[in-house]
This record gives sequence, structure tokens and C-alpha cells, in this order.
Amino acid sequence: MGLEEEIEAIEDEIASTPYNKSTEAHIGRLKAKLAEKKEKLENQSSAGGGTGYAVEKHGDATIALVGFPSVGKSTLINALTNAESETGEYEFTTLDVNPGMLKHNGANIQVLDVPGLIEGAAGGRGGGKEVLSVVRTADLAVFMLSVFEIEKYERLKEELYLNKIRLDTEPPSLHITKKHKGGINVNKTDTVDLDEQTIKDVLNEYGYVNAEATIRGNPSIDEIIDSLMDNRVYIPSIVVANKADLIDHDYLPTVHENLREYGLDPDEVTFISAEKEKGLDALKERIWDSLGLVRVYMDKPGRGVDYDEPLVLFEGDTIGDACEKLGKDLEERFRFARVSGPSAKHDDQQVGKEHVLADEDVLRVITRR
Ligand SMILES: Nc1nc2c(ncn2[C@@H]2O[C@H](COP(=O)(O)OP(=O)(O)OP(=O)(O)O)[C@@H](O)[C@H]2O)c(=O)[nH]1
Repeated sequence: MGLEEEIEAIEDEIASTPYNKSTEAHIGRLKAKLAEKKEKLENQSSAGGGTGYAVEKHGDATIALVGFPSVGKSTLINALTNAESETGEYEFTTLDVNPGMLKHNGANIQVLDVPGLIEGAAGGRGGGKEVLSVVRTADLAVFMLSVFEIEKYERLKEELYLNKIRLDTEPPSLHITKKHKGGINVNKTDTVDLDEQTIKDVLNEYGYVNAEATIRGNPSIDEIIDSLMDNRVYIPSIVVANKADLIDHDYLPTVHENLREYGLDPDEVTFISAEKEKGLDALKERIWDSLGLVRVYMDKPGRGVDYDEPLVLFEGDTIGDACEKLGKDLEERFRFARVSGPSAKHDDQQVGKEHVLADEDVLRVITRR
């Protein structure tokens, strides 16, 4: 049997096995096998051909527009980036301002168009694989739908899933330590529904013989396999409904109904008209919030606080991360820092590299000469 037939056979078996407690471990093993075989097939078919092109990242963050042809991606990019893409002097980053750069709250957000995503993209047809590799490198996926074709959402999401992109979720909390003997020992919290045997069997499929595994939360078999495969990316996503200018008020409830049918909350979807440039401010705010960006105003010796060109970081970034972004030299010469603002206990708090910064902090770095 060739790999493809083996995959098909396993898929058939999974589909025809009812899922219950007595079959769970068996299904777990099958799913683990399936994931491995698919990976093998993919490596075979991409051997020599290379997988996708890497887009050079510029700016403070990167977002990828994901949508079918003609949904209005190019129109949106033009509308979002035109006025703001003037060439400026950027103090903290060296970047070529390209047409896909959105400037918002002092941040430079690279907007990548993912052109012509078509059915079967994850399977490699029509260059879709290269296209999807762009999404893998992004900090946020922006699904772009037409108000008339909400159903495309499902298809787009599936393509991303097949390309190992996991949306709006975190990797499961699974920690494994290899041991020399004693078999597999599973420590799980009460919240975990999966049987111990299922977890053991899945780990076994991945070559673990003696190990201590600790699981928290309530992951599914698929989520556990994801974390064992090690090549899944986890990114947040938002949904934009374009061409809202073409619908009457009467038709809006129908659109809302369609959104709900595909598991989307209408209040969480940003309605825009890329062509009429409506709803774009709300969209920019949404992008900003979803990226979790943080502005840090640098207090520079002799020059005061620069409120115009903040240093832009991600939530959770530390002063060490800030120094890295500001320049390597600074990291080496770092003595301590002074922070005022939301993350500080008091103005000019003296802190070290581990201090986590917050939006709108003011930061002064004190260096060695
Ligand atoms: N009425 C209306 N038309 C729009 C809107 N946005 C885009 N269009 C039109 O839809 C068509 C497709 O827009 P594009 O921006 O080229 O779409 P695209 O997603 O970039 O398409 P591809 O380049 O094929 O991937 C054009 O004729 C646009 O003028 C909108 O908000 N309202």
C-alpha cells in the first residue's frame, strides 16, 4: 500500500469508528498515526521543490489578509495604507516603507495580501501552499469576506487548519520529560476528560516509552497531537465583512444570521466598505487590539520624551526585548532602566531587564559608557 492509500484507510477507519470512552484510545492511536503519515507524504511531495516563499517581515507587526479573489483585498490595502505610507524617518526601526505598511498609533503594521486563495490551497494546488506560508509568518490573520458570501469563511478556515495554522487558541499545556525506565506516567488535572490510556497510547505512537507527562486544561486528542508535531503555528484572527455599502438595512439581519450559522458573533465582525472607505477606523482599532501591541515612549537624554514615534512592542515584552529592538549595542551596555506609567509602581521606578512593559509607558535606559 502506498502512503496515500494508507492515509485513506486510516481516515476511513476513524470515520467509521464511533467515538466513546471504550474507543477513545484506539482513535487516539489512529489519529497520531494519521498525522505522522500525512507529514511524511508532505515531506515527500515537497522534497526538492522547496516549500513556499518566506516574506521578509518589516515593521512592528505583520497581518495577513485572507480571502477569496475579488473580495476586495487590494482595495482595502490601498485604502489602509495610502495616506499613511509617506516616507518618514524612523528612529527605532530601519524599514522600507512599502505600499503595504499601515501606520496606526505610531506603529508600522505590515499588511500582506494573500492573493488568490483558492480551494485546495493547502493541498498545493494553484500555488496555494506558498500563499498559505505567508499566513504562517503573520501575527494576525484577517479573514476578509464579502457580506454576500459569508459561507466562504468555513472554507478559508479549513485551508488554514490543513496548513497547520491554529487560530485563536493556545497550544495545550502538555509537558513531557523523558525517563530511563518505568513506562509512561500521566499526571492530569481533574479538568482533563481524556483517559490516561488514550494519552499514553498517543505518546507511544510518537516514540515515548518511558516518560513523565503532565497535562492541564482539557485538550482534545487533536490538540495533543498538534503539540507533539511541533510545527503548528498559533495565531489570532479577526473577521471583516466587506462591501457593506451594497446592502440595505433590511438585508442586515440576513447577514447576521449567516454569520451566526458559521459560528461568528455579528458583534465581533467588523463591517466595512473598502471602496467607500467606511468602517476603516474601527478596523484599525480592532487590528491594534487583536495584535496586542504596546507603545513605549522613549525618554532620551537631552531630548525629552518622544511621543510621536513610540517604540512598539507586544504585550508581555520586557525591557530586555525593548533593548533588543532598539539595537544590540544597548543590550550590552544596559545598566538599569527607569519606567513611569501603567507598568510602574511610581514615577521613575528603577527596574531591570525582566520588567514587563505596558502600553504608554515612558522608558529611560541608563547605559554604561
Ligand atoms: N461596492 C464595493 N465594491 C468593492 C468593495 N471593495 C472592493 N470592491 C470591488 O470588488 C472588486 C474586487 O476588488 P479587489 O480589491 O481587486 O479584490 P481582491 O480581493 O484584491 O481580488 P484579487 O486581486 O483577485 O485577489 C473591484 O471591482 C472592487 O472595486 C466595496 O467595499 N464595495
